[in-house]
Amino acid sequence: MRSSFLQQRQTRPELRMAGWILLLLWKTSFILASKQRQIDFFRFTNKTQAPDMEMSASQRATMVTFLQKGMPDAFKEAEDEMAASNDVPSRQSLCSRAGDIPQQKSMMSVIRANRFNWPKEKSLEMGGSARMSEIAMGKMLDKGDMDRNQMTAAMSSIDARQTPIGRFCLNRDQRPCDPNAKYREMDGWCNNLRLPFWGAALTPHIRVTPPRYDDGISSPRTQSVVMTNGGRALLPGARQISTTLSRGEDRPHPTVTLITMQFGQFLDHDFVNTPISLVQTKPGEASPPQCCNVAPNCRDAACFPIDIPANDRFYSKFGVKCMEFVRSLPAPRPDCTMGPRDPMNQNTHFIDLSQVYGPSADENKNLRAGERGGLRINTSPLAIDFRMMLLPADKDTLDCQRLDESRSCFKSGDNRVNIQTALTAIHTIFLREHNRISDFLWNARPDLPDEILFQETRKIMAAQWQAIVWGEFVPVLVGDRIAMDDRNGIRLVADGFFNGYNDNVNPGTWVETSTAAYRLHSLIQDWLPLKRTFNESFKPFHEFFFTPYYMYEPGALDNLAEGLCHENVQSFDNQITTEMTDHLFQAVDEPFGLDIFSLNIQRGRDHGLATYNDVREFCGLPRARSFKDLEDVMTPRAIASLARVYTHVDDIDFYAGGISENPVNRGDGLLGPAFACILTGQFRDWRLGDRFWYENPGQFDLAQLGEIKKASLAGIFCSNTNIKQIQPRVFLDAVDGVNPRLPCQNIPRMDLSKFLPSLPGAGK
Ligand code: HEM
Ligand SMILES: [Ca+2]
Repeated sequence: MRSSFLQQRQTRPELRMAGWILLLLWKTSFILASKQRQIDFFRFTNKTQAPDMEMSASQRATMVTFLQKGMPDAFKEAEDEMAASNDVPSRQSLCSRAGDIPQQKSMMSVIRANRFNWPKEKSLEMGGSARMSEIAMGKMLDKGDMDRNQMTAAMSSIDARQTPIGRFCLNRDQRPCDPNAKYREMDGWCNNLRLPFWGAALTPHIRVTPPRYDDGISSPRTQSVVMTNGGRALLPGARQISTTLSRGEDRPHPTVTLITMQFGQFLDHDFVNTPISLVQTKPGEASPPQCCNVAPNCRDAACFPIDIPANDRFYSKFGVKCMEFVRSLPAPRPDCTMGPRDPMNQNTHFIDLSQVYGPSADENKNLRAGERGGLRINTSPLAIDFRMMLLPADKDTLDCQRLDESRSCFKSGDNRVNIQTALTAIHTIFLREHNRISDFLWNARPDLPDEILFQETRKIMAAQWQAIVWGEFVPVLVGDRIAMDDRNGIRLVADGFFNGYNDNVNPGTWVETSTAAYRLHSLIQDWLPLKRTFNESFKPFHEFFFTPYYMYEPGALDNLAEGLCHENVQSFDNQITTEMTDHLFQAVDEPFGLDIFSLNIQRGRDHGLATYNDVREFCGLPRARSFKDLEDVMTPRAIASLARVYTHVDDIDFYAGGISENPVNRGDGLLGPAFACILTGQFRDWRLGDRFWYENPGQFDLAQLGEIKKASLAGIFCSNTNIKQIQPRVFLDAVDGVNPRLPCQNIPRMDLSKFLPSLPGAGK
């Protein structure tokens, strides 16, 4: 079992010296790779829309008329086809005729992965409608003898309000907006007053690069650009890419702390939750389809299993040849047009702490204490006896069994809260912070109703959250040089208000972000710092999956919080720990789990994600014409890995290319140029397109903004755990003289009394 180099460095002086030498070599490797091209970060800003197919206005009009006329018949056929595919008995009889293939019993890791992105009822209904629209589209394309690509583009001008999908079209009359509302709606609706569904939960991810589907509509990319005698060659499989690129090499980052990984995952659960598809098993009952060990002609349309090569370095030991994979649910287009598939987002796209508060009013209601503006807390005797404020128990989750009567899994605004212990820990700390602030407000104004106290607290919470995300976290990802350049639109205002709100900016989560650039799994260590010393706490990371029970042990959360700020992340590169590539979600009685690297590649193809070269172009880098051209942003070793598995440079999946790049500006940021470019644009648009952005005029007064500037993750840890000392910038190592570990009383905190004058009825 591999132990952490950095952990040993703390105890053995000779290793400490070796550490510094390695650090020096690591830094110089970037200087040596000085051929690296710098992205002109502001250039891509004016290219945020996918280019439409070139055609004249009259050509387009002819196509739209043709399509519009054919639509009723196409939808009728699509409806019949879907009804037939839901007819399970007839499908099963077909399958048994196809040969008796044993049904592999689902493994716990697979069940857990499916639960991870479980669809809500409303999503399923909407997904069904989107699927119907896709089938109808296919029918129309088959009928027309016009250019398929141009027809697909013309679909975006179709008005489908009169078809069966019409009931899911969104418009402003559905739920009128109050332009003077003081608080965000729980589901993000009405943030944009012109297009109130922008950024709301249950709308599609948006795209900044054109989709890539084999059929132009929805079937995943499987074909290479390379032609063979029999047609197009196939792309390499996801697992083949995973094992060719990553061997799980241990390369701890020299200066960035492990809390960066944990904060990062907590943040991703704020802006995205992509549901998978289910199939109807009985009327009123649905479950994910089984995709492995099922004859291809019997597979559900939502199946896209991952082949595992017979000589796989790990799975071959168990004779495993296939990894389960279910496609994401398609989302209907809010504007009632038709076009290529986009995945659904069940979360609010805004950075608004929806992972704490829930992405809908109903879900929020279940999380509230119902008094004093607080959130519900855990009532287990263990939590009460040790005076630990923990998340409320969730006794019903199936993905995570109860350990005993007093130790259950937890509930939060996001259903992924239990997937690993450190995520549960950070959720717990934010719950405490909410209740600390709501208690303060209630003490000052016990006359105010629960709803006002809750919403005022939520507003302060979201403000400090945005301040920490943009002020502390984003600069570590993309580097100070990019983050501090005002032209990139992500630098916080030093004094006064932000005047950049723009209701033409769509604040939606980009597919490029959710499906590749923000999947920062490379940062994960293969252990968690449960105790102060490494030897005491070593446990392989997979033992922490769906096992949040440490929260009930006095002191465990404090140790973990302190350890996360003390230990380092893995470097961001093409190496991902085998805990995540071989053992993902593995249960105690199972010998293997899933592979996150394969899932990420496969999900990219499922979502019609553009290729690495497409994104280079979007970002203002030249398209690479050969593997050698990648030398501008990658080391020869990283390129060699890509060239071993891909036949052509145009085939490279965005995720695989992105993780192979050298960090921007010689290690100023964690990420390479393509990921940094996507995330810079994404964080810019999340800010510019958010009417409730905390620096916008009308949100807070200048005195309050001054307090929010004092907020830091270090301050939140000090206020809500028993940590006594911490470095002010927690994402970076404590270094004397630069970022020294300080007693908590010296860490600045917001003066909450400044928020009292704006409470309703203040000063009366
Ligand atoms: C620490 C343990 C983590 C585990 C066990 C984990 C596991 C997973 C799994 C199973 C998926 C779904 C894969 C698929 O089928 O498409 C996923 C998606 C994702 N992960 Fe992670 N992840 C972890 C950490 C992180 C971190 C540190 C980040 C970023 C900083 C991250 C970002 C994402 C994003 C953006 C998605 C897409 C989510 C969605 O579309 O709903 N994850 N992760
Ligand atoms: Ca959100």
